[in-house]
Amino acid sequence: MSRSRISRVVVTPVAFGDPPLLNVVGVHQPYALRAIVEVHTDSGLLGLGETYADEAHLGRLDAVAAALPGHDPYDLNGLRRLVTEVLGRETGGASASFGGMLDVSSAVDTVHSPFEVACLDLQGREAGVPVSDLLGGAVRERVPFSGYLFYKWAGHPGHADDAWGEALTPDQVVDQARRMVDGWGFGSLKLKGGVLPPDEECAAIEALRDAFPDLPLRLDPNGAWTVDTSVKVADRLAGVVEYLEDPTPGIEGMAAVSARTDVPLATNMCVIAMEHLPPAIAQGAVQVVLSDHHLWGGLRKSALLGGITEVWGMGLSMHSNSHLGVSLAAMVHLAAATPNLTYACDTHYPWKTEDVIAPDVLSFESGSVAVPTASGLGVELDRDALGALHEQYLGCGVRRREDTAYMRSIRPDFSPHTSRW
Ligand SMILES: O=C([O-])[C@@H](O)[C@@H](O)[C@H](O)[C@@H](O)C(=O)[O-]
Ligand SMILES: [Mg+2]
Repeated sequence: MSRSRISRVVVTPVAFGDPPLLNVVGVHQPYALRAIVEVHTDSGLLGLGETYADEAHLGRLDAVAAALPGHDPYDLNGLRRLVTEVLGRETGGASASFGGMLDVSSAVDTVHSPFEVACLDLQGREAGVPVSDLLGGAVRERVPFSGYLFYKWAGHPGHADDAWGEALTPDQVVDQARRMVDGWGFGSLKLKGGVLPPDEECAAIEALRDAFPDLPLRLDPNGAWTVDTSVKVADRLAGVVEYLEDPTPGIEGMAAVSARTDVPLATNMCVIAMEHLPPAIAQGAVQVVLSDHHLWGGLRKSALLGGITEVWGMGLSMHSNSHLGVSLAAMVHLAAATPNLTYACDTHYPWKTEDVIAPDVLSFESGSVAVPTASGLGVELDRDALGALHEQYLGCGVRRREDTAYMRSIRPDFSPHTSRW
């Protein structure tokens, strides 16, 4: 029997409504963007991937998509070689930047990721096994997520208030958390900080501790604090948070904080590629690394990251950005097959109201999602929804994530809060 080959690749940018969630660099725009990648084979199978959809990234995805027909979907090393060659030719191996917070020195990992996920989806569909089996087998039947809390305005300026309402005070943050816990059953909570002065964010965490005495808590100001402030916050929240995520920027800054506290430090900002691991480990900068298959080059490289953190006795958690169901499925399979991923994963999923996948396959119960047992990723595209969200992309005017520019359109004197306090 001849092996199936990739016959056609389709990259569809979509836009979905996003509330005004605040962070260190500004505020979420009214629409978040994603690209849905379809990889078709000459045997009639379809594999799915999902990734960012900033304009520059879309151009790179399209260049790789054009080069893929004829490729063997089982040849993932060859896929990476092809992505490297295409990007070298088309862009000179450019770096990539996402939303003003995440910068990578090479775009290869971020571009490779959705095609690798789609090929693994195809492999699973052909073999009749879930993707988690291709990653070594699920070690858990359900993947726990943490409820992701954000400071936010009541609605986007000029629009009606959204269903969540305002969250700028500790009481409002607790109300938001209650809604997350009641609606999704989350068993841990993360607050996105870097928005208000650290004392106010500590007060919100303490209010959460009072309201939810048993839930593990995390605070992530995305590098808004100096080393000294980070140490002060760590002293105040010792025993209250399970980890502090990126209190200060950079490996050296994190190492300086880590030397002065026993509170575990986590990162999805200073260790976001393999080359960052040796210096971070040598300097003892972080105790927990947040994996993210979109950034780290796909599911297999993220599994490798799991192995490396295990060898070095580091904790492993999982990062998220605004995403849809194809990404959620990939995250669930990866987390299920990564034995040392013992922290609840991040997800922005509760913040969205639209999706591109057929409903009810991935549902949250007790804050966790059951690992799909159907073949491949276990999710199917809803073609009508995909078409509608693509139309929304075409009409919405947003072409890249620009939290700072959007914030400045509302508050012209805004500067990102990086190392501000
Ligand atoms: O969605 C946001 O505003 C977050 O701040 C996101 O962009 C971060 O990448 C992320 O969630 C984090 O953990 O830093
Ligand atoms: Mg983070």
